[in-house]
Amino acid sequence: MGAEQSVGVHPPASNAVVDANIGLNQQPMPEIKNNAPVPAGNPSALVIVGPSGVGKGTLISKLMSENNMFGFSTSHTTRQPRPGEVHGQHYYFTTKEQFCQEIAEGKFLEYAEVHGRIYGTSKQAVRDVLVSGRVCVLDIDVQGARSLRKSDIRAIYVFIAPPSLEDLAKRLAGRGTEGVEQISLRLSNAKSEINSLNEQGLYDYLIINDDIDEALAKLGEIARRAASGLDPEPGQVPTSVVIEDAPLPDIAQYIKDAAAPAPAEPASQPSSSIDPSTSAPSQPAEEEVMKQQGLVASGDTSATKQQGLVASGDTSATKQQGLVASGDTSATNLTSSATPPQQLLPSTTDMTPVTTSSVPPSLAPHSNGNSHSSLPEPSHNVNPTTTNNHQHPTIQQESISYSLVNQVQEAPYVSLPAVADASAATESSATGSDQLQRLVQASGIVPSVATLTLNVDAGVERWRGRVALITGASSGIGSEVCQVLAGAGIRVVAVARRKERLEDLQRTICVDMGIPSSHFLPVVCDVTKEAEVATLPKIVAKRWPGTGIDILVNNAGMSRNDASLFEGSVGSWVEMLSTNVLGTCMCTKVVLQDMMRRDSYGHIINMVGLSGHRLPDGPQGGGFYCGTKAAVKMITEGLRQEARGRGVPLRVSAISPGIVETEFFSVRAFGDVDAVRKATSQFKCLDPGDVARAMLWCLSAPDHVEVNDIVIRPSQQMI
Ligand SMILES: Nc1ncnc2c1ncn2[C@@H]1O[C@H](COP(=O)(O)OP(=O)(O)OP(=O)(O)O)[C@@H](O)[C@H]1O
Ligand SMILES: Nc1nc2c(ncn2[C@@H]2O[C@H](COP(=O)(O)O)[C@@H](O)[C@H]2O)c(=O)[nH]1
Repeated sequence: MGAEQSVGVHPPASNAVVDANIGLNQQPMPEIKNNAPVPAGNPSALVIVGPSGVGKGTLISKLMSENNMFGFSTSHTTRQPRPGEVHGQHYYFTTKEQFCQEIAEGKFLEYAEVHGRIYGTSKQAVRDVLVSGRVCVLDIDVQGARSLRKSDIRAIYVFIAPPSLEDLAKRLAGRGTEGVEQISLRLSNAKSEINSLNEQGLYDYLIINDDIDEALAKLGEIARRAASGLDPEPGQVPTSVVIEDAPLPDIAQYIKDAAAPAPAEPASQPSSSIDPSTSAPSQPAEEEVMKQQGLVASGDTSATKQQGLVASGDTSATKQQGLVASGDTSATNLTSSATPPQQLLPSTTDMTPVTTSSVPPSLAPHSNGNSHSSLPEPSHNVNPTTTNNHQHPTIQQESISYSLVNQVQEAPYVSLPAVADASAATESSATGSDQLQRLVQASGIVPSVATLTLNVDAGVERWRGRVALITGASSGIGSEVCQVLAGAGIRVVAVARRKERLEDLQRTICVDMGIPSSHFLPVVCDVTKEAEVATLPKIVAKRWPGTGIDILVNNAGMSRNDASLFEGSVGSWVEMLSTNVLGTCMCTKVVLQDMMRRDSYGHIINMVGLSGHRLPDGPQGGGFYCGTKAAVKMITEGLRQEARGRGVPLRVSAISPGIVETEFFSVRAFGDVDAVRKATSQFKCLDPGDVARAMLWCLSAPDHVEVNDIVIRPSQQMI
């Protein structure tokens, strides 16, 4: 698509002209000016996504029969038509060769290989809806949604999820349009499709299609929103989806049950409207239908065929058993032999009251036959920074069942007493310094760096009320930076793994320092877990609507003292690499995406450390840790150059302190608390406040100044 159009937004205009990207010299298109802002009130497209059999077609059909303002974008597919499906109405049925040729001709907005067949939305299909003056409704798979998200089509994206995978299996079986193997494939793909809910920003709404009427009511509301051109409301998708292991549903049995006299499925759709679902339970399996000739199926629903389906289901029951067995086996094999090192994996489920949670290893996104492998890339421009390149190791497992957890949090998990509220009364007028002054006077408590902020450079004032996210906030430098920035009137998101430490920090900031609790958000999150990191912008947007992360301090980092290249622990290498390098990069990416979305660029500060510049204890095996820090140093420069290359006003700084008196040394020595004393007793080391002050100075620089690298060493530190 390129950056020219906002397809799906505009109703037809009388002065229609040919649009170069859509329609390709065919019918006239509504006039769409290049890069023109979308006028408020123009409708958005409505993109419906969800696993096969969840009820997308059923819902769309009902929605359209209720209101004729919606028009269905008829997709192309290389799969065979099912009985009753009409060419040009349910799909344009085509051959793979023809499809590929038309892809090459640039006729598709998006396309993907789904469950072994190619499906795609042609520009013409969307155009046909637009010229009819209706709101375009698309039923596409997850890959298609990802592609469209990268285009500049204005749309509301709705994910329809089943109440459980068992229900999904029953619906697929009950529909009677696929055989056991195709259903197994679709069910297996459903796991990764549901898992796509964890992709931050991909969907705007989630509807669980349990009760069809309730689901329809919810979809109707969203559809009217799209029709009115309203933006989606924020925070409508859970922060995390966890799919739990469970035995594979016995699909063959479901097919048998569904074939029994009275299948308990909702009524089939009105024949007058477009119904991509074809819900008649007596239709033959797709494998059977594929043998039929011609594009328009006969609609044969004879009892003979129905018997054939049952027989085919029966026959496949044996295979089904085989699938379960082989799935189990492969799961075991993969888990034992292919489990990557711990820190690179999404963690196992943690249902404690955390604000972010992880997807179990078995559910890491995978292609499951849905890959684009044999297909060329979609023709519209793809911004590389918005591409979702999931690098998770893939472990496939044939056991499924899932649950949605952690609806976007309403509030931080710690509620603190009224002291914060008292200060909140003066929040709007008081400066951070005022608040600290009051605190110091009232309580007699002098936080270690509180006084610092009494002399905050005026440059920091412009960050007041904006949002800073600090990783590794539970102790040392991270904790101190949170206090300093909160004291400067900046809203602080403190990210760390240890909940208790965050609670302590919250008490320090909101009680001891008297910062309003409305300015502080503690988030339990492991920066090595992509799924957790991905939820951070959403949590921030939920807590402070209309805002986003303006400042990112990538402080989380760690070292281990058993990392010799001769005999070190690979686990320790992985921990360091995943925390120091990948954690930094993943946080950076989600924050950049948030900044891009808001077109508002702030400041990213990376903790490089002196170890990114020199190697003090190479003979003792310090090379690996220093290597990770050197990587962060170069990545910092890479980020700066990427930002420059894109012409965005992001500022990027690196801080490199020498020895700071923190827990770093005890972590390095696997919890030996005495290690801190040993490492810091030779001379007066830096304290975390020294580093926090340097960061504040970076932030206070005027717009035309970017502080690149600050190296600070204790006066007596030699190397
Ligand atoms: N809420 C519901 N409860 C029970 N059954 C339902 C519900 N919604 C839809 N169904 C049934 O589930 C089956 C699958 O629905 P449908 O064909 O609409 O799914 P779909 O998401 O469009 O699938 P596909 O992506 O393969 O086209 C149909 O038989 C339909 O009647
Ligand atoms: N990426 C796209 N996916 C599409 C399109 N049209 C349909 N679909 C998806 O395919 C599956 C399977 O459909 P079925 O009709 O064979 O059951 C379904 O989940 C649809 O969402 C498309 O144009 N692009």
